[in-house]
Amino acid sequence: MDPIRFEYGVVFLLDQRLLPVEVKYMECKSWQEVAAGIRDMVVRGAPAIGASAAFGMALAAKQWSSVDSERFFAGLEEAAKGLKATRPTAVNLAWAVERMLNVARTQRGVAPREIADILDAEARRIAQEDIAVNKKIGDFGAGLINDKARILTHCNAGALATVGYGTALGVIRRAVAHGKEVHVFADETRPYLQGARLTAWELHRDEIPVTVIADNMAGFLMKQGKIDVVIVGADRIAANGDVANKIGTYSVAVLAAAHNIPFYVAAPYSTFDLAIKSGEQIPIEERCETEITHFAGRRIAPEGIGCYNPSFDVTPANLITAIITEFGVIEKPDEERVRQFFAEAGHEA
Ligand SMILES: CSC[C@@H](O)[C@@H](O)C(=O)COP(=O)(O)O
Repeated sequence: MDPIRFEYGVVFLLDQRLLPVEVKYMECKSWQEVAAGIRDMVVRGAPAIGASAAFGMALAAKQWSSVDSERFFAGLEEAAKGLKATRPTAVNLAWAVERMLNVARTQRGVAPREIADILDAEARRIAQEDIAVNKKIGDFGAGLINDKARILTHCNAGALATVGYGTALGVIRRAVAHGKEVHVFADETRPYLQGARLTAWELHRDEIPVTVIADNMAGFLMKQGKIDVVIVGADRIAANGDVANKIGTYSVAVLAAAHNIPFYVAAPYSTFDLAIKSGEQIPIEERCETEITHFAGRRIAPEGIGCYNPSFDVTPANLITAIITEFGVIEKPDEERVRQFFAEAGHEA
C-alpha cells in the first residue's frame, strides 16, 4: 500500500478520503490534478504532500516540455505557485517545490525535454529519500521507547502521511521491529478523523495493537496511568522548536506535561522552517465549516450557528521532551539547540 505511485507522466494518489472502506487511487496527469488532490485531501500529511507536489512539478515540466525555454520556465513557476497555494501550514510542500525549481534553474540553457527528465528523476529521489529518512527517524526514536510501552498518538503521522513507513508511526514500527511490546492509543482526531480512519487502519494492517479513543478521553487515560509516552508528527517546526501539528496536539501536550508523560515529536529536516523564529509566525490553515457541522454527510449542528475550524495548532517548545529527526534527537528544543544541531548535521541552520 503506497500513498503515492508514479510512472513517467502519471501520478497515482491513494484516495485517503475513502479509507478505511475503499482502496482506490486517483490518477493525475497534470500538475493541476495533483494540486486538486492535495487541496481536497486525497493525499495529506506533510511529507506526503511534499512528495506529491514534487511529482506535480515533474508533470508540469512534462506538460511544458515542447515549448521554448522561456515559456517552459514560466510554466514551471506557475505550477510552483499553484501547488504551494494548496495547503499553507505544512512547510514540506514549499520545501519540495523549491527543491524542484532550484534543480530546474541550474539547467537553464538545456532543452526543456531534458529538464523534464531531470525533474522526473529528482521527484523520484525526493520520494525515495523520504522513506530512508523515516527509517532513520524510526531508529533514533525506537531507542526512546521502553520494552513495554503504551503510546498515545494524534492524527496520522504514518506511512499514509509520508511516502512510506511514517514519522511518529515509523518510530512505533521500528520499536516493534526491535521486539518491543507496544500498544498504541490513537486519538480519533476530530474533525477529519485521521486517527480513527487512517492510523488505526495502517497499524491494524501491520498487526500492531491499536485502540481508538475519542480526543476528549486522552486526559482520563493519562490520569489512570494508561499512557507511558506520546509521539506525534509535525507539519512545521520553527527555529525555536515550536511545533505546528494537527489541531488537538497542543491539548495533548498540555495534558502530557500535567501527568509527567514524555511528549515526543518525530519529523524530518524538511519539516523545519528555520526562517521563522517562533510558532507564532506559522500560518494556520482554516478549513470549511461542514467538517464540524456535519458528520458522515449528516448535519449535527443547527443551521446558522458560528463555526471555527483551524486545522492545526502550535505546541510551544517548552512542552516538548524531544524532537526526533533523521540526524538524531534534539532534547529540550530551543533556538540555540535546534540551530546548533542542524549546523553540526551539516545543514543550513
Ligand atoms: C507526518 S505528517 C504531519 C502529521 O503529523 C499529521 O499529524 C498532520 O497534522 C497532517 O495533517 P493533515 O491535515 O492530515 O494533512
